[in-house]
Amino acid sequence: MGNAADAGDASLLRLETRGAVLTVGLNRPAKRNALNDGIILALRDCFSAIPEEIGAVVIHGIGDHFSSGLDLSELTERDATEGLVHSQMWHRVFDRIQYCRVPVIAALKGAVIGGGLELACAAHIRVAEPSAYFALPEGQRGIFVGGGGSVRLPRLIGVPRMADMMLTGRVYSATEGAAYGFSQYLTEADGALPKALELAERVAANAPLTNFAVLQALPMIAEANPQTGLLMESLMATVAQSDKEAKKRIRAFLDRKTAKVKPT
Ligand SMILES: COc1cc(/C=C/C(=O)SCCNC(=O)CCNC(=O)[C@H](O)C(C)(C)COP(=O)(O)OP(=O)(O)OC[C@H]2O[C@@H](n3cnc4c(N)ncnc43)[C@H](O)[C@@H]2OP(=O)(O)O)ccc1O
Repeated sequence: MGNAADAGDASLLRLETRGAVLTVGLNRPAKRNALNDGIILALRDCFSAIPEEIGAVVIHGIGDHFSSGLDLSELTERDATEGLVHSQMWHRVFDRIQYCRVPVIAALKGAVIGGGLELACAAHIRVAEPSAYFALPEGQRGIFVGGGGSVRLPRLIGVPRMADMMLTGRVYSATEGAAYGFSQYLTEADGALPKALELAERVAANAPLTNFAVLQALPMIAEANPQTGLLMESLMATVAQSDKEAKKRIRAFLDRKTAKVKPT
C-alpha cells in the first residue's frame, strides 16, 4: 500500500496549463479512472506544488467517466490496520484539495462513484453534464466510505439523502445531483469541462485574498456559532479591504475603468 514516503505515479494524471488555470485529468480510462494508490499519491504530489502563477484548478476524468471510485483490486488483501492507514491517507490528500490555495472546480461526466464522488466533494465547485451519474455502492461491496465522504457529502445534500444513497446504492442522475445541491452547475451534453474552464478563468481573476477568504474562512464561519462567525467575518472583511489589491480594484470601478455587474 502507498505510504507517505512513496511518490505518486505521475503518468496517471494528465496535467495541462492554460494561462492561470491548471487542468488535472485523472488518466486511467481503461479502469474508468479507478483510484489506486498511484493516482491518489499523484494527486497529493500535484496539490502539494501548485505553481505560483496558477489561480484555479480544474479536475476532470480522461475518457467517458470522472471516476469509478476506489480501485477495488487493492482492497482484497487489506486488513483493518492497513485500512485505517489507507483511509487516513485519502483524507490527507483530499484535505489538500479542499484547503488548496486556489479554487478547485470538478468537471463531472459518466460515473462519479464512491471514492470518485468523495474526490468531487473536496472541490469547491462541481459542474456536471447530463451523462454524469452519482452513486455510493459501498453497501453493496460490504464497505463504508473512506475518503471523507461522510463528512463532506451530508454538508452538501443532507444526512437523509446520503443515507438513502448509501443504503440503497441507487444511482442519482445529473439532474438530481444539481437539484439536491451536489453540483452547482448542470450543463448541456459534453459541456462540463468547457464550463469548468470558463469558471476557472473567472475565479482565477479574483483578488487572491478574496479567494483565500472564500476557501479558508467561509467554511469555518458557516459552521461557527453566530457570534464567532460574525466576528470572523468582520476580521476577514477588514483584512481584505485593507489590501492594496482591493484599493486598486475599487478605484478602477469608481474611475469607470472596469466592467459593471451585469447578467450574463
Ligand atoms: C473502505 O475504505 C475505503 C473506501 C473508499 C472508497 C470506496 C469506493 O469507492 S466503493 C465504490 C467502488 N466502485 C464501484 O463499485 C464501481 C465499479 N465499476 C463499475 O460499476 C463499472 O466499471 C462502471 C464504472 C459503471 C463502468 O462500466 P463499464 O464502462 O461497462 O466498464 P467495465 O467493463 O465495468 O470496467 C472496465 C475495466 O475497469 C475496471 N474497473 C472499473 N471500476 C473499477 C474499480 N472501482 N476498481 C477496480 N477496477 C475497476 C473493470 O474491472 C474493468 O477491468 P478489466 O480489466 O476487466 O478491463 C475509499 C477509501 C477507503 O479507505
